[in-house]
Amino acid sequence: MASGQNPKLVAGNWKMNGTRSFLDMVAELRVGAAGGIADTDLLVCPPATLLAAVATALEGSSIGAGGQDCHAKESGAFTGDVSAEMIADCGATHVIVGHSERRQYHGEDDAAVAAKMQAAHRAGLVAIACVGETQDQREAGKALDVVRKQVAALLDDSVTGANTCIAYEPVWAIGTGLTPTVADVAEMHTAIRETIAATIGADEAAQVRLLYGGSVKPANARELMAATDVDGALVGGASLVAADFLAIARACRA
Ligand SMILES: O=C(CO)COP(=O)(O)O
Repeated sequence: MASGQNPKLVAGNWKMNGTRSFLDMVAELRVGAAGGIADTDLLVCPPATLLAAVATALEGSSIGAGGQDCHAKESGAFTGDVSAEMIADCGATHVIVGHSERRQYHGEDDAAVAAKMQAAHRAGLVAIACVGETQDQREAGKALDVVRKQVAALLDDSVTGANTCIAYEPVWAIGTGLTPTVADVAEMHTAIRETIAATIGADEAAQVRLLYGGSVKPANARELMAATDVDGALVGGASLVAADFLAIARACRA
């Protein structure tokens, strides 16, 4: 379960940002990542409106495309929603589920997130499932318990290292410029891996990539990515600037 055994994944979550003009930035990323960056896998998660265009623009490159959310069902009368199968049909390989902004603004609970994760797997996508404590929960000394419970709620024996990543994103670190200490990140990631191991066994759990997210920037990426049990980053704001996103990927070099 040591850090460093999985290739790193740096995923950019654009959130509700981006119009077609952002395809220029994608072209810049493609050029910047040509030839690969230090064994690091790169993924761009644009809004659903751009997913097909971004996936097409990245075809044949070393960068993948992913969705930001999916509905649990394959199709049906769910106005405004997008299924995991639709995301796969766009040419995407991954989908984020259970981001704290979905939990907060759309009332998604652990059961809803687990259903979305199952949907991602049904569609052949890698689920990037997000967990993380609020500031109040951390201050009350409950961060580890809260996150362990969130992770356990997502797991069943269909979870593998190939079909699932877990992103630890402390809610208080998202978009604030604040980050936990490296020791806190390492402690949490180790606890997450132990929780996964309890369901799917230590060997498989070792291969589940654990991403850290929350105010990852070029300036702090190197030390965060070197922490024990950190297999990559889920990047918000800094993923909107090609040079910053590429700098974060380069910082994964051990
Ligand atoms: O929520 C995040 C990624 O999913 C993190 O966002 P920031 O990198 O902007 O803090």
